[in-house]
Amino acid sequence: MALLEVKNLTKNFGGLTAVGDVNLELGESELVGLIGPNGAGKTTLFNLLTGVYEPSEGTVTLAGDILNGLSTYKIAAAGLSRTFQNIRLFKNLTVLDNVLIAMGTRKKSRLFASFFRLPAYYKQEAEMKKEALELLAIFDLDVKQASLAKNLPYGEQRRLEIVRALATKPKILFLDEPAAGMNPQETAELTALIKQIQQQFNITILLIEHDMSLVMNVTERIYVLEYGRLIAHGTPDEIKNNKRVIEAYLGGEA
Ligand SMILES: Nc1ncnc2c1ncn2[C@@H]1O[C@H](COP(=O)(O)OP(=O)(O)OP(=O)(O)O)[C@@H](O)[C@H]1O
Repeated sequence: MALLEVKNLTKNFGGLTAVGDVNLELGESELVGLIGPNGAGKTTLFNLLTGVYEPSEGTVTLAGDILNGLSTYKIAAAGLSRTFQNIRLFKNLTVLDNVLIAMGTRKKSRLFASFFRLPAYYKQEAEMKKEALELLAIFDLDVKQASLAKNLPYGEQRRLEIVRALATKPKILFLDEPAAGMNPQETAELTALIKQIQQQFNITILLIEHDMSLVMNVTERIYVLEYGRLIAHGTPDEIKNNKRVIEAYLGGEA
C-alpha cells in the first residue's frame, strides 16, 4: 500500500477547477517531483494535501487513514509537513527559536513539569535544543543560531524553512519551490541537501520546482499538471521526452 494515496482529488473555485480529478501515490522514502506551468494547480494541490483547503471531491489517505476534513494542525501531527512558496518564518525570533517552536508542535508538552519548572522540564528543553542544533548543522545554520531570522540572507531563510518543516519529524515533506530566488550555486547546494535529507531521515518528499535541472537531478518520478489535470507521470527521462509535457511548457512560454 502507498504511504499517501490521492484519489480523484478536485478543487473548484467558483467556475474554475484549480485541481481536477487528480490521482497520485507516494511510497515510503520516495523523492517525487510535481511540475507544471504557472497556474497549473501545484500549490492548490499542496494546500489540499495539507488541509489548507477542503477538497470539492476526492480523498487523501495516509497509511490507510483518510485525512479529508482534518485541520492543518491535525494533518501536521499525522506526519505531513511543508514549506511555503513565500517564506513564512518568525522573522523577529532567532534561528534557534524558529526551530524550537516547530518542535514544540510535536512534543507532548508536559504542562505540569513546565509550569513548576521541574527537572523533567529542563531535561526536555536541553534535549530539544540539542536536536535543533543538530538539524541546523546539516544546513550549515548552527553558527547562525542566535541571529534573527529576518537578518539571514535569502538563501539561508529558505534553508531555515526546510529545517523548521523537518523539526516536526514528518513522514512526508512537501517542498514548494525551495530554490525560488536562489542563485545557481545555492540551487546546486540545495539539490544535494534535499537528496541528503531524504536518505538520512528516510522520509518521503514531494517537490514542486520550476528549476528543471533540480527536479530532473533529484527525483525518482515526476507528476506533471496542466490546468489542474495530470497530463503525465514517469521517470525524469520519460518526462523530458514526453511530447505532451513539452507542448505544455512551450505553450506556456508562447
Ligand atoms: N484561493 C483561490 N481562489 C480562486 N482561485 C484560486 C485560488 N488559489 C488558486 N487559484 C487559481 O487556481 C489556479 C491554480 O493556481 P496554483 O497557485 O495552484 O497554481 P501553481 O501551479 O501553483 O502556479 P505557480 O507555478 O504560478 O505557483 C490558478 O488559476 C489560480 O489563479
